[in-house]
Amino acid sequence: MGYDERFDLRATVGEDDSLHDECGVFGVWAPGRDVARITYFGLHALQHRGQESAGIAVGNGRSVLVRKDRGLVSQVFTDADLSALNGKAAIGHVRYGTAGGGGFDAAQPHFSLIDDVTIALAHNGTLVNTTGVRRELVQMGVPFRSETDSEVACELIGYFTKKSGHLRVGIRHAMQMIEGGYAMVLLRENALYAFRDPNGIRPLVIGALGTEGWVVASETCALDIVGATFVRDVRPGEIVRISDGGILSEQGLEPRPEAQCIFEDVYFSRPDTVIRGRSIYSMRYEMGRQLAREAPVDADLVIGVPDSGMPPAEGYAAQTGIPFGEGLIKNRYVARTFIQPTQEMREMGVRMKLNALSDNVAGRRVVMVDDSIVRGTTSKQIVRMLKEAGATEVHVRINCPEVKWPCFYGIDTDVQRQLISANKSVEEVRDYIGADSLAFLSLEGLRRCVPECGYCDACYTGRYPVRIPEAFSAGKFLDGFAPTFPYDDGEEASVPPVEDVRMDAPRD
Ligand SMILES: O=P(O)(O)OC[C@H]1O[C@H](OP(=O)(O)OP(=O)(O)O)[C@H](O)[C@@H]1O
Ligand SMILES: NC(=O)CC[C@H](N)C(=O)O
Ligand code: SF4
Ligand SMILES: [Mg+2]
Repeated sequence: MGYDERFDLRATVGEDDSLHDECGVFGVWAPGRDVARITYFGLHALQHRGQESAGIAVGNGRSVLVRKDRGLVSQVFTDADLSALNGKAAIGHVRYGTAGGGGFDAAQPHFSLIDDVTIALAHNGTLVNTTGVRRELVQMGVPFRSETDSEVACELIGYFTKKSGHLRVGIRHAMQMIEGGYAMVLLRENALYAFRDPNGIRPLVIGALGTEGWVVASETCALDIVGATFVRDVRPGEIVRISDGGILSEQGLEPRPEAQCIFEDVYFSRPDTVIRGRSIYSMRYEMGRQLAREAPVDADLVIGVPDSGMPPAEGYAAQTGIPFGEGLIKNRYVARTFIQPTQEMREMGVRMKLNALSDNVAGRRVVMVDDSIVRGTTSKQIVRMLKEAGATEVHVRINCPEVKWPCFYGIDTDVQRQLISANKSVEEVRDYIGADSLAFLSLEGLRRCVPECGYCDACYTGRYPVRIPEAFSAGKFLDGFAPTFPYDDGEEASVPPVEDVRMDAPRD
């Protein structure tokens, strides 16, 4: 198998404090097509989900080749790299790390050797119970390159596959052990697999590439860019296998109560992505209208904070009749990875990215709509900029509820003390960001704007669909905040020792 580490800089990644995107995964099965370039385009469409590293693995019938590195998709792959990645199937990944640091070795796809077979795995989400499993695998002599949860899943699948002789059995057994949020694509030399956590927390869709092939991706915007048509979601707990034999589905795990991440609708997904038959754009537009019903204000101009605040700002303006206009100009060449760890540099990062347009805001009472406040850095900076540009009043409207609780399923906001709304009342946050008024959309209002289904809304409510083991959450909740787990019996699930897991009869 091939493995390219020409650009392994191993430098530390700067810590950005805003609400990060999460990873994006992509997979394609299309013999006879340029699968590496298809994946490259797919990853471009998913770039907003992670800017830390990018990687592609191809399967050519004999082996699996992996090329990955730190940086944006356009920085990691040259034309020559793509030309060298020939095969009939490929998977790809863009990463914003939630576990195991940001070095080269944490870049995905991860890979594992099962005798003479290589598998490559790409993961969006976070697993909450991999510490003990990793320790056991290490004791059994399994080598690890990184500290990430995703690599543990990859090696665990490798371990069970070796034991059973069948990859689908390996995946199924790994799924029985791992807990948390995951949408995964996995490649071997002659097959592509896609599978999803049993609550369906992280998104994963299947598309058809004409009559020639299949695509799987985190969002439908990645299907559009490669000319694939949406077929359906990968179902919670389902394992899909695509090979020369066609497309097969099996239920790897019984589905649990549905808990799709509602933050996908609020912030993570691209506006042109469609979830449950509705575009994200239309949902955010509705959130803006609902926000206007719940928190109207007398003003002269409605502006959105680029990017994700734009559709709700349009909705807010349409509902109130206040004119919508551009108030902030975004420098589209600033990637988030350049924002630095100190507060001074963070503030500079916001200024590098956004500037106020005084032509529109000077002398006006402005409503500024954004999707979320996490630490408050963005809002504080922007309110100041707008006032410096001559806005007479700045009323901040946020199209989701207060983010008070940490996320453990794929977003790097797992420490509650960093969340401004966990520490301050709405009035205190208003004072901190220097706004004339501040309002958040209610949870009921938000639910009205999104398709009806089961959602995870733990970052607003503290109701977590998957139990967080105490060892994993230690030190991450503030005193006085007790998370609840509405779907389980109060017992922490015990993970059976890896070696003791019984193998069913092979089903491949
Ligand atoms: O309160 P904070 O900690 O500053 O985080 C909240 C901000 O972070 C996100 O924007 P981001 O800049 O990540 O991306 P965007 O350009 O896609 O909106 C989000 O849209 C808010 O604007
Ligand atoms: N944001 C994500 O989905 C990250 C995936 C995985 N937990 C990693 O850190 O690599
Ligand atoms: S806690 Fe929030 S961000 Fe995390 S999966 Fe649930 S809804 Fe999404
Ligand atoms: Mg933003």
